[in-house]
Parts: sequence; structure tokens; C-alpha cells
Amino acid sequence: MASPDQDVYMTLLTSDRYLPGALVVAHSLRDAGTTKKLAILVTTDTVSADAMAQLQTQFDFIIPVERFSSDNHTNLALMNRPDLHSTFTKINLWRQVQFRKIVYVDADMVALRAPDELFGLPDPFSAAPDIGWPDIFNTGLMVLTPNMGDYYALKAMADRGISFDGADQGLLNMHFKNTFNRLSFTYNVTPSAHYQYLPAFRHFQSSISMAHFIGQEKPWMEGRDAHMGSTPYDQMVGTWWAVYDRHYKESVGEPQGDPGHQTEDRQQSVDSSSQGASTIVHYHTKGEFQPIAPIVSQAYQPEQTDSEIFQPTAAAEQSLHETTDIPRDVEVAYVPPVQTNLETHHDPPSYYEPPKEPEVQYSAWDASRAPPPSDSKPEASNFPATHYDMSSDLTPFQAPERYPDPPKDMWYEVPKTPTYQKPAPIFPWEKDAAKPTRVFPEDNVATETFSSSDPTPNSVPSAEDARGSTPVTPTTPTIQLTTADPWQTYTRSNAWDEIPEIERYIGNLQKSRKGNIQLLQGYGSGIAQVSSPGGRRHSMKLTDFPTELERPSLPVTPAPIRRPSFWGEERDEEGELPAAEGVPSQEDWDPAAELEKLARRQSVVLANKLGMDGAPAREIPLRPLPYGSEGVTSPTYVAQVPPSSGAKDSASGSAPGSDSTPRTTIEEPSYHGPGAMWEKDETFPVKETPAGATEEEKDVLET
Ligand SMILES: O=c1ccn([C@@H]2O[C@H](COP(=O)(O)OP(=O)(O)O[C@H]3O[C@H](CO)[C@@H](O)[C@H](O)[C@H]3O)[C@@H](O)[C@H]2O)c(=O)[nH]1
Ligand SMILES: [Mn+2]
Repeated sequence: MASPDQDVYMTLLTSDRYLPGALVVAHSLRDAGTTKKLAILVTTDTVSADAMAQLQTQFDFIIPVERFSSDNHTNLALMNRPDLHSTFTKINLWRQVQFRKIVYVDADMVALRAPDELFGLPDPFSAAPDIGWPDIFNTGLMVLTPNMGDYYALKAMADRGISFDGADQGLLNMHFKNTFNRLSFTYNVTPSAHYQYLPAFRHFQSSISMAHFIGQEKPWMEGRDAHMGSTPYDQMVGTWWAVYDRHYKESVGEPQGDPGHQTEDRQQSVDSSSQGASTIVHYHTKGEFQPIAPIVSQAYQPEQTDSEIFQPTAAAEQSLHETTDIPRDVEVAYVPPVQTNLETHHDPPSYYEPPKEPEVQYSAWDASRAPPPSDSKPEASNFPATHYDMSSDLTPFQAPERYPDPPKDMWYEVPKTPTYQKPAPIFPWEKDAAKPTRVFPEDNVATETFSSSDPTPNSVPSAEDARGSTPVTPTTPTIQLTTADPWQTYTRSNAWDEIPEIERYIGNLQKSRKGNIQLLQGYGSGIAQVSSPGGRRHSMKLTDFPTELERPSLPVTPAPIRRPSFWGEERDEEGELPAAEGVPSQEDWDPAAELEKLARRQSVVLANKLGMDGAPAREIPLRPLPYGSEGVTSPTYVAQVPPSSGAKDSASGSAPGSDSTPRTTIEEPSYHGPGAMWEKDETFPVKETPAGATEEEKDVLET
């Protein structure tokens, strides 16, 4: 058995014709003292059993392999080598993974010395240059490390007929194109009868390891007398014959020696074990087969092979006589085996001229003369194609230890100089504006406490007042919080209210419109000189709202009268909501009287003001009362006559001239509609909410 670390020399036999060559290779290596084992690839369908038996005597391993054929007959015909159709079989070398290293040797080589050092090469593939085209390597000698990767690649190419010469050399040179380790020519010297570089041969002669007889003619096919000269080629051929004769030279009558015994003299007999068996070797070696022999029909009895094959059969005998010139009366000692199972030709002995067989035509199709052959392949069928298979790897995916770093400079860089620039100040107060400060509710609480004892409790103290106020008593914080009204404590002043420029500006505006202002002064809607009841300071603040006391109180709608429910019952007391504070009860509420009161108040205030200002009293135009209120009379109410005398003409329903006569009908209120708040070109009212009734007005109302 071969072990994975074993090294072997290996050759190939695809037909019996090369049997002498394969045996000589083995012998030459052994004779040269190799320490390596010998193996041979054999295509069993085209190699006879007796040839196999011969191989068994010399090779340590006989390996049957599948035969790969090339259909590229055109290129083989170009080389005039149609016999090389099966050399694709060589790719089986790469699947012999039971060996560590293989030194492949063609069957037409002979070893002058054993190149065992080639097994020490680290390169996976080495070969020597071809003499016909030194850029490529010759496939007669190759040092290779078998592996299935190369095998499948080569097989894929072979299946598609990819080879520039139609044989293995073209295929292998395409696959190992630029990756082969180039060996010295001395490992594969291919002498030629036509071209010899004599000085080089002489110079390197002593270092030649192997000679290779390339081409159609092989030493055993030409006979021992073909090259008897002294040229390098002749010398190489002589070397081959020396090995052959050492082992296969037929020497009749020589004593049989030890099976392993080999003689140095090429004229002496071959070793006894191969004497009988070597007949098939002789048969395939020109000039070596001895057909005429004594009647020894059973002369050859092979020990290790099927004897049936070697029995001279009547049919075989007949066949031999028919195809040769051998007279019928001559006994044939050996009849070649009838290889009916083989497609390939049966090699005839070299001593006779075989009848002319119809020559195999591999001529190329001439497109200019004929249509393509009907059995030709489709166009571009030899284009290289790559086939991918699904992965059968069952190992789970392992993430790599680290992934490549992310690309840099991918962040947004904030501009160094900010694009925002403060706009240039436009207004004077923008230049020296006070830094804004925060005011917290606590500050205002303190203000509230302070202002509770103040005579003007409703005036809104400014922030300055609050800061300058007396310190808050820390013992009554809770009281302060509960009494504080956030709406009252919240400062309603603006920063610009205190700016003198603005006050001056407003003042100037008012001066130019004095007349109008004076007219309104007394009514509380003026800007300046507003006198508040509590001594309220004159302010020009735009946001100075009137206090609660300054605002007129609005008439209050009484609570509704409760009616019995559908069931005629009064609802439970407990379900009632508490009465609103300040709302008079229904019984105390006289709508007519209240309406009268309201009307009177309006008239009195209006008359008062107008009279005070000294302006001529305007007649109040009459207006109809709202629907439903016409003709309502009150038995108790007597309308007050305005102080001005103009009422005499304007009052409706009152007797003329009777000023002192109390009226019995409610005076119709005048109504102008909303009207414009202010006219065009008029100064806008700074006080949006009119000031409440003054003390004087209140006095009038209450009387
Ligand atoms: O009928 C045959 C033909 C070939 N072979 C084997 O195939 C090899 C190659 O054939 P060969 O006659 O030696 O070819 P070469 O004349 O050497 O031709 C060259 O071209 C061939 C085809 O490319 C290559 O295989 C050779 O290595 C290369 O030297 C032989 O050595 C044998 O091992 C047989 O066994 N029987
Ligand atoms: Mn060869």
C-alpha cells in the first residue's frame, strides 16, 4: 500500500505498443540505483492482461485509470500524431493523492542516472523546457504534488477539449502557464536525429539524467540497427537498447538464473523470470520476436496471468496466417492475445509489414469548399466556460476577528467662526441697555406685604420699589403667600416705561394735541394728569392698567328664580349650589328700578363732566328702547332732570316748561352704536381701559 508520505516515479501505458518502453523506464531507474518506488497508470480497457503481467514484475504499483481522450483530431493531425488521442489520461497523475510527490516519466524515456533529488523540490509543479518551443515545458518529465484542485481544473479543461495541441502538453502548459518551476534540460534531454547541438551535448553529457525519445519513432519501434552511429541521438538510442538487452535480450539456450539476476552484458541472456513472459515484450520490439521456432505450442505458460488468453487458439492462428506472410506449415510459438474487447488496434509484431489499413483521416474542414460536417460541434463549443457548484462546506460562518476600520473624516465640522453676528444697534436704548434680571414671585410677595400698609395699595410698585422696600419679616412667610394675589403682585411694567427719552417723546406728542386731550381729561381716558382716587400718580405707562377700584362695577344679574319641577316639588335644599357672593337675592331685585338707576347714572356722569369742562351741553339724540322695554313705567321712579336746561327740548314725553315735574316714564337712553374709537389723525388713546368713576362721580351715583 502506498502511504501519503511516499514518493514514486510514475509512468503511463495506454496501449501495448509502449510496453517495451515502460519496462525499460522501470529497469533503467532500478539499474541506476533509485531508492524510490515505481508506479504505472494503466488504462485497463486498452492494455492487455499479459502486458499487465509484465508490468507487475517491475512496478510496485499498477494503477488502473480512466482513459481521457481528446477529440481534437485536427491538432493531433497537425503534429502527425493521431496516436496521442489518449494522452489526456496523464491528468490522472494529480488525483494520486496517496503519494506525496510524483516524478512522472514518459514511457519513451530512459534514465542515465536516477534523479531522486527531484523529490526534494519544494515547488508543486516542475518541468523542463521543450526543445521545439522552449518557452513551454515538455510533459515527458514532470515533478508534481498531487492534489484534487489541479485535477478538477485539468479535468474540466480536458472535458472541453481545451489544449492548443490537442494532447496533454498543450493542456498542461495552458494550466500551469507561468507557474511551473523550470527544470534543467538535463532532466529531459530530447535528442533529435535532425538537429543536434553537439558542443552543448558534449559539454553537458555527463550531467544528463534522462533521455526522451520524442516523436513518432521510438527505439523499440525502429529496431536495434536503426541508429548505430555516434551522434548524441545515436548514443541515447544505444543507451536504451543497452537497458532493453540487459533485461529482455532473448538468448536461447542460456542457463536460467536467478529471477533477480541481471547481467551487464547486453548479449547475455535476460533474467529467467521474464524469459517466457517477455515474449509479449519481444512481440512489440522490432526485430526481437522470433516467430519461427520449434514446435512448442505450449512453450509459454505465464504464471501470473490468465492462461486462457495466451493459449494459441485456432482462430488466432488462422488470423495470424491470414494477415502475414508466414507459411502455413510453420508453427507459431506465440500467438498474440485476441483483444476483442478493445477498441484500439492490435499492435502487430514489428517484423512484418502489416496490410495497409485505411488511413484515419483527420483533415480539417475546408469552409471554402463544403458546408460544415453534419457531425461537427456547434459554433464556439470549445470556448472556455466556468462552472460553479453550490458550496458543500458545512462549517458555520465564522466572523472575522476584526472588520476594516470605518472611513475617516465623515463627521460634520462646525465652522470655526460663528456665522451669527449681533446686528448694530438702531435705537438709543439699545446701546446702554440694562442687563435683564429675573424677578421671582417671592420678591413680589415681599412687595405685597409692604404695600398692604401702603395708602395706595393698588398702585403697582416698580421693581426698584420692591428692592428698596423694608425687609420682609421672616416670621410670617405663610401669611404672605396666602394673601398674595399673583395677578396683583405680577409686575406690569416694562423696562422701557422708565426711560426718560420715551416719556419725553410721549409728552411732546401730547402737547401737539392738547385740545383733544383736554376734552378727554376729565373722563379718565387722558394720558396725562389723570388723578386717581387714591392719589394715583400721573403715569404715562402704556401698560398702566386701572385698578379694581378705578374700574366701574358692572351691573350684576341676579340669581334665577327657582321653579317647581315636573313633579311639583321643590328640589332638595342640599342639591342647591351656594348663592354667589355679592349677588342680591331675587326678592330684593327690581329690574325696572335697576335699569332706571343705570340710566340715571350715565346721564348724571355725562352731564357732570360736560358741565365741568364748560363745554356746551350737547343734546342727546333720542333712540328707541330695546324691543320689549318700551312703555315700561315705574310707579316709584322719578327720573332726575339733568342740570342742564337742554333737557327741556330733548326729553320725550315730558311736559314742556315743567322742569321740576317728576317724570313718570323712563327716559329713553341714547345710543350711537359702537362708533369709532378714535378719528383719523387723532392721537391714539394711551389708556385702553377708561378710568373708573372718580370720587365725585361716585358721590353723585350714591345719592
Ligand atoms: O499509444 C500510446 C501513446 C502514448 N502512450 C503514453 O503516452 C505518452 C506520450 O506519448 P509520446 O509518444 O511519448 O509523446 P511524445 O512523442 O513524447 O510527444 C510529446 O507530446 C505529447 C502529447 O502532448 C506529450 O504527451 C509528450 O510528453 C511529449 O513529449 C507515452 O510516453 C506513453 O506513456 C501510450 O502508452 N500508448
Ligand atoms: Mn514521450
